[in-house]
Amino acid sequence: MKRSEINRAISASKDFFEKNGWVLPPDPKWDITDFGLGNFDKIGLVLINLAEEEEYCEKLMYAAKGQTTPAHYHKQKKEDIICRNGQLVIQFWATDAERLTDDGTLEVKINGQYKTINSGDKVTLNSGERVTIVQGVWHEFYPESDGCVIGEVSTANDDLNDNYFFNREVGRFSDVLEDEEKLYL
Ligand SMILES: O=C[C@@H](O)[C@@H](O)[C@H](O)CO
Repeated sequence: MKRSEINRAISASKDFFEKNGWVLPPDPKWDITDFGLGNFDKIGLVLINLAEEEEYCEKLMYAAKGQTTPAHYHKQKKEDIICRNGQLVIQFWATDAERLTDDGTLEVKINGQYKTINSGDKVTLNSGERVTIVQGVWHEFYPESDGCVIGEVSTANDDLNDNYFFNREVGRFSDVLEDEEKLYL
């Protein structure tokens, strides 16, 4: 990713957080990714690691309209993804290491209640709603609204080793091309 894209993404997310009443911690731990695919407006996410402890993790995220976090699962991490503001669509697939299958069903906890959905189904979360995603469940998400504040509360997070993307071209951390001054840490 270009440094200019990262600077722009952080500024846009700061404006969005502020507009929606989200106060960021001092020295936010920014994590901006285009998932190594070079098309941030389509495949990209802004994350802030709010708490990263041995036992648990909390993140605040921002996705603009049109930006998808591509299909992946975690082997270690169990997480709640929360729509903090806007409307968030999450698509789920039943566990299958090789493909995203539309066969079969899976149990997903939505707002604390187990629901049986078909593999490939999309769940739309409105502000305040959450899903609990257990290890091994493929998921992909994007805002339906004009941008979305997304929360994540999880067990221990290891972004270096615990993201299994369906698209093998994905790289979780992007190389940075320094084309302008770094405005944020
Ligand atoms: O589902 C999304 C999350 O697990 C993120 O925390 C992760 O960093 C995406 O690679």
